[in-house]
Amino acid sequence: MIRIKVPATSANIGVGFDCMGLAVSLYSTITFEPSSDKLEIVGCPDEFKNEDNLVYQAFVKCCNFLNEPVPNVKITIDNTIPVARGLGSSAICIVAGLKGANTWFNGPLANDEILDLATQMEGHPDNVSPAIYGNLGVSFVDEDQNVQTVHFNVSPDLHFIAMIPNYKVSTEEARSILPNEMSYSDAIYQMSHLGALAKALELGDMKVIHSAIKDKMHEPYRATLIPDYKQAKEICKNSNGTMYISGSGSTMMAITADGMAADKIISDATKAFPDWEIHHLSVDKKGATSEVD
Ligand SMILES: Nc1ncnc2c1ncn2[C@@H]1O[C@H](COP(=O)(O)OP(=O)(O)O)[C@@H](O)[C@H]1O
Ligand SMILES: N[C@@H](CCOP(=O)(O)O)C(=O)O
Repeated sequence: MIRIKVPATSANIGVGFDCMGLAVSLYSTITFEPSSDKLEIVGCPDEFKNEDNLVYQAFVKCCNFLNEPVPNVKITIDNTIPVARGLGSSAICIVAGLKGANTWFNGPLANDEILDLATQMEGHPDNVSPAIYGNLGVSFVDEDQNVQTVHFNVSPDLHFIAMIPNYKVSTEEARSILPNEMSYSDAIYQMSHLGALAKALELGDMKVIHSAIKDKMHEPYRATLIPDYKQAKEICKNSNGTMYISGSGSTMMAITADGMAADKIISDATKAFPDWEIHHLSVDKKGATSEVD
């Protein structure tokens, strides 16, 4: 049996729209084993138990890329990450399917080739890069359509608190409400803030993080899709933390370098939003792993 474990990812981190993402300590495990049926899928909602399943689509894509016949397969999904909450559940499916097929055929593809295939499927590299490599990734698609990616170690002093609402935000809708153009001055704003943010996350410099993370490209528009955005932001502000919308939402991620402040954010958010999942997370450093039993 092949077992692929993939971390959840928090994309954008404010100013890094479609290019920056962080692997965090929440995981899904997906197994692949031979089956007498063409396809068996266990462990996910009925709506995904068919050939359109994203894990299977990625598995097939990798088999085709390798010019190998698609084997009969049983896929078992053990998912702890809620769907459509901005924690990269689609990236998990894609990376697991590609890595599952690659491992099935004894691993001919390196991670950079898996990243190219994963980005083609996901449409942007910000989730799939850290899902594959761990840590904080900054990526772009170059003129030859290859993905270039670099990774930063995030300071171990930083605490990440995921506040996961009990409602979804569709990535499609959250992309459709964005404007088509931005001004030169806003582009300069984004570039300068992004460069500084990446280094500040590495250093754990909360003063710079707090101001560099403030986005003009997507977060002001998407905040309107999250009814509790203002209240969650206020909770973080009261503890001197900062907050951004994770991926396309609805999860909001707090960052602080102060352990007591992290505890206070967790207790205040739990009181204010008793039906939400609140997780105190660390950075995943390994990315997707594969084991064969
Ligand atoms: N367990 C699963 N099995 C199959 N597909 C899944 C599963 N979890 C998520 N997906 C796919 O990922 C999509 C959600 O991706 P997306 O809207 O980008 O939200 P997220 O923020 O969770 O990545 C689902 O519509 C589905 O296609
Ligand atoms: N850059 C994308 C990231 C989407 O992440 P997800 O976890 O919500 O799928 C975007 O902001 O649309």
